[in-house]
Amino acid sequence: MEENLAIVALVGDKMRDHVGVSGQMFAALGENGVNIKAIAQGSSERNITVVIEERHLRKSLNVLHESFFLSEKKRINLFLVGIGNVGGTLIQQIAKQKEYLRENEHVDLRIVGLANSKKMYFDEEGIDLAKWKDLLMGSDLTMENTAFIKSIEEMNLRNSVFVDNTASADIAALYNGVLRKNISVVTPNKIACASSYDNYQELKNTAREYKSKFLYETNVGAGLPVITTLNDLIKSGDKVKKIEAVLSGSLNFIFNNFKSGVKFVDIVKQAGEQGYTEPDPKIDLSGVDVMRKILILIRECGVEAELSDIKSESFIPEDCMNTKNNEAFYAKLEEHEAHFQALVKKAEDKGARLKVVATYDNGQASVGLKEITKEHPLYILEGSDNIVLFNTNRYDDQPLVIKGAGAGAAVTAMGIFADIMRIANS
Ligand SMILES: NC(=O)C1=CN([C@@H]2O[C@H](COP(=O)(O)OP(=O)(O)OC[C@H]3O[C@@H](n4cnc5c(N)ncnc54)[C@H](OP(=O)(O)O)[C@@H]3O)[C@@H](O)[C@H]2O)C=CC1
Ligand SMILES: N[C@@H](CC=O)C(=O)O
Ligand code: NA
Repeated sequence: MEENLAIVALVGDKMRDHVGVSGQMFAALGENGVNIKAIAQGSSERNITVVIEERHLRKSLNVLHESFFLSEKKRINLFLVGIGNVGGTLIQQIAKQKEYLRENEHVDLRIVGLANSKKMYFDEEGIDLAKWKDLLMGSDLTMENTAFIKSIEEMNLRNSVFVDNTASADIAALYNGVLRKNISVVTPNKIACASSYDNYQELKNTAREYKSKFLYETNVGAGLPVITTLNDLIKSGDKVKKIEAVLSGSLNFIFNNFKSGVKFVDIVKQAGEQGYTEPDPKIDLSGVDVMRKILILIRECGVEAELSDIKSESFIPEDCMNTKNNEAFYAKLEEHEAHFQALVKKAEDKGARLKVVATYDNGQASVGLKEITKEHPLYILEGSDNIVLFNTNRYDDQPLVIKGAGAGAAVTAMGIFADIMRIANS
């Protein structure tokens, strides 16, 4: 007497996927001499039951594994909000790398939703990346947060990732709802992780509960592997005792290029042209961007801190901060040229370089402009580089050091891309 067994094969989201995939599986079973006794549509749209003889079980599993799971490309559906300096570069990188990923990683990356502050555009089959700008600009759909989220829901695609490339608090406020729909979130926007500790923790908890991912490696050091490294240390039981870091690419660029006789405001504008500053450069110059970054690092270490717990001494005159737009801010910086010249002259007289340094030591985090002399490890830090030194129980005598470009569209987009691929490979 033959004993029959049931194998339940999970296939794609929709019935139209079933036809192709199941046909492929049945053909592969037949070619390998497996006699299919019966086929039944499962209780949900996502499974099909195939009944075979018991003696063919192991062979069938191998055949199914090879014919379907190994050859199947994992489709990742991206919803991108923010297509400026960083978001636009990310689209270019995806367009260039898409074919390589299909061939070598079996990952089919598709951008299925796009938005800036004015318009949004969707294509469930994947937006044609050769003309994404025209498609978005020509779209009839005005960007509206609720409508964007509703479209994601209606498309109901598996393996969806919401990528926030804005610096907007309104977009960051959407993450919790998105994560609850089992959609992962990837972002270089620091606002969520530097908001209240409760919100930061809730986002992490939601991601855990709903089995979505919340990844933000580019919040600190752009594409440099700072947060992943820190997470590796913590998860493996190490304890961070001290952090010393230069965490602003724009400020490092500015103070590397600002010398006596050079106008401070001109260098600040250059940092903007290079794509190093935030959309609002006051966030960089005030030290807030660095405060957010050191806050995120210590939170990742398990410290329940708020932004107000970070000590910070601003080097920017108060009235520069009270300006309403970038032009007015630049005009005020120009008015205070003598103040900036005095700062740099004082450092130059000591043979020192100015650096905005973030530290965490003895439970206290602080940010401030420091005169760094030649013997200090932070002295040789060129261009828009960042450096992070972690002193831990294991890296005790010599710190673990991460160094490299810490701002700029290409390296930031790369870091976002890497987070997306972490999700694709998970
Ligand atoms: N530049 C860098 O080196 C790094 C940047 N980051 C972070 O990356 C993010 C993006 O920076 P960057 O690309 O330089 O900024 P940009 O100003 O160049 O681009 C911002 C984009 O976001 C869009 N946007 C703004 N508000 C909204 C909104 N409410 N809804 C939809 N779209 C919106 C803008 O649209 P529109 O054009 O219509 O205004 C624009 O497309 C920031 O959070 C920044 O902190 C992180 C690490 C490094
Ligand atoms: N404006 C930031 C960009 C990266 O976070 C910086 O200057 O470092
Ligand atoms: Na990083």
